[in-house]
Amino acid sequence: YQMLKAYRQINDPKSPPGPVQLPYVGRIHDLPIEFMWIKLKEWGDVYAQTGFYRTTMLGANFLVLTDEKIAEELLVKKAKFNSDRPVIRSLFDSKSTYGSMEYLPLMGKNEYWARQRKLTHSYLTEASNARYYNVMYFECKRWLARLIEDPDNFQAILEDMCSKVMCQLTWDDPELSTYCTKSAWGLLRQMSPAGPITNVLTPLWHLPWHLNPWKRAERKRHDEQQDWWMERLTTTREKMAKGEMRPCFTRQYLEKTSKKTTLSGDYEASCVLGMLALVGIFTVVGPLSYYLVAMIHHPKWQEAVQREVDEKCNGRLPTLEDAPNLPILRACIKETMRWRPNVPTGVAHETEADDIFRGYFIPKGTRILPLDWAFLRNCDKYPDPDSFRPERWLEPGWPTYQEPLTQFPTIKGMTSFGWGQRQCLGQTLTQDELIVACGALAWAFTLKPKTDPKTGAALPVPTDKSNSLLIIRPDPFSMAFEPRSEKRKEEALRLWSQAERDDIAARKAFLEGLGNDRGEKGEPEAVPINGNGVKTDWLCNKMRDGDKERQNVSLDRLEQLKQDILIHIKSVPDLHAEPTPTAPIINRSTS
Ligand code: HEM
Repeated sequence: YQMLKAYRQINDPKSPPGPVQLPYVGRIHDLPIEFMWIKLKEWGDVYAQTGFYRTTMLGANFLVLTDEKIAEELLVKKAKFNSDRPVIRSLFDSKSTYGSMEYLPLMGKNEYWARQRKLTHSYLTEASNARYYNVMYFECKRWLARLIEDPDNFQAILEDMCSKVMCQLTWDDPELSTYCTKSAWGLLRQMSPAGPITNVLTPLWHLPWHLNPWKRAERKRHDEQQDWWMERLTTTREKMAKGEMRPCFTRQYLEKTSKKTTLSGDYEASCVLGMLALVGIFTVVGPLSYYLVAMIHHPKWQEAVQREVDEKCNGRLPTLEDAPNLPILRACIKETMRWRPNVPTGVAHETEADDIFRGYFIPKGTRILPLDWAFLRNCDKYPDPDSFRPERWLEPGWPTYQEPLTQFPTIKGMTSFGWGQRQCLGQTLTQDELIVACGALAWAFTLKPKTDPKTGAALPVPTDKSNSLLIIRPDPFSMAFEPRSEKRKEEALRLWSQAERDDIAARKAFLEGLGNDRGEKGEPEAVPINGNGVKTDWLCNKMRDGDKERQNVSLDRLEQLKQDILIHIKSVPDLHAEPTPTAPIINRSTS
């Protein structure tokens, strides 16, 4: 009788449609941990005629959305009630309910989330307005040189490039990338359903400490990560005191934001900054790796991108200023993200109140899963959805075509970046980094399969092998990076060695005092560059590269300084003229 009652309760006709649920377990038994998004879409094809269906797992209620219009209604229009996050069992206080304040993307909708989101948004916006202080260009040059020197290690090098960008922006130290990457994957694994078993068989998490290897392992991972984040903050502070710290997000916080922020202090600051560095690694690695796969399998598109880059950039490395003229490159990037989305299940929101939606009862605490894999395989919006077809963004007649092509296609606003109040804060950074990195690849290399040395046959590059973490990336594969010509290869190596020399010189000049007075003299003035309205107070310390564009910026800056000095000299009368009766007489012996 109890079983029957439980069965009736769990299959209540007032609930949305969905697969038949078993008492207590729901449908945990036939939802695979590996490639979960494929099974979730299969259920959607059967049950989600209205664009959503319901399932349960060990008592947790899920509403899976397969139609983006429904996501718009529930997660944007009703964002006020549907923007919380579910608990992740294998993290301590993942939602920061008890004040841990550690992982912004996982936090419940609380005060820590609100203030950390604001700070993260403002730092990322400022960085993107300042073209990331040239960090992306610098790291891309290093990347090309490393790919030339050690092509077989390309996956680690790619990941390290993404990590170095974030470590430079956050702590001005690319040497931190190895640990930061390790720590990023550690957290990603811990928070994914395909990570520790305790994320699925949640009761195991509550075993006593001495019988609980999962909790002990997480304690170690967590404490190491937090210590490292805190060490970064204190090291930055110490270096600032000695005038040895160049600008970065952490210095920006210690110098300016900490005076006006609502953050509670060092611990929270170290977490929000550490999390920012970390989240920009595993997110960008996915689309960049899948871009390699896409280009190998679609050489015609690769040639089209190379032609476009050569023509529109006159033979030099593309920069973000070139982006409006590179629609084919942008289309290939966007189509990669549609074809192989790297957060295929989407990130769950949790409902904050009971609701009736389209006549169905949705209880408080339901996890809403915006299933990106299903959105991006909608045949009406994306005809031939399983194929890589960048033309869907470039040719009139496709449902997704949009003009002007100087602006579209853009990845910003894609369903992959989530919804409403929790929408991703890194969309612009992702778009910019992918344009710079994929543009650099097109300039330098032809991407090819590797050939078997014995048979000469091309080694396969799988399109459907990946891990099953919340944020995915392709499994290891082999490929070749063939420099497009000997001249390009030499030019790529020359650009890197020049950039590296300039960087060493800039760091030395800073330490010798040419730039280290900025912290001590309080807030520096923002400096207009290039006459395009972009402002940064970091730029002059971040001049690394010797290429033409950067030299222009440098000359602009020098011109600006010259004008400032001239104005200053003219405003000090006794430096350039005899004192007049109206000028103040300075008594030098007392002043
Ligand atoms: C391909 C790249 C990326 C994808 C697909 C992606 C996707 C997402 C998704 C799906 C969410 C959750 C949205 C929701 O709950 O509705 C999210 C949140 C977030 N993302 Fe991204 N992301 C990417 C890159 C980045 C980067 C590069 C950064 C920062 C450097 C970043 C920072 C964040 C932050 C801070 C949040 C938390 C927002 C919140 O909870 O309020 N993301 N991202």
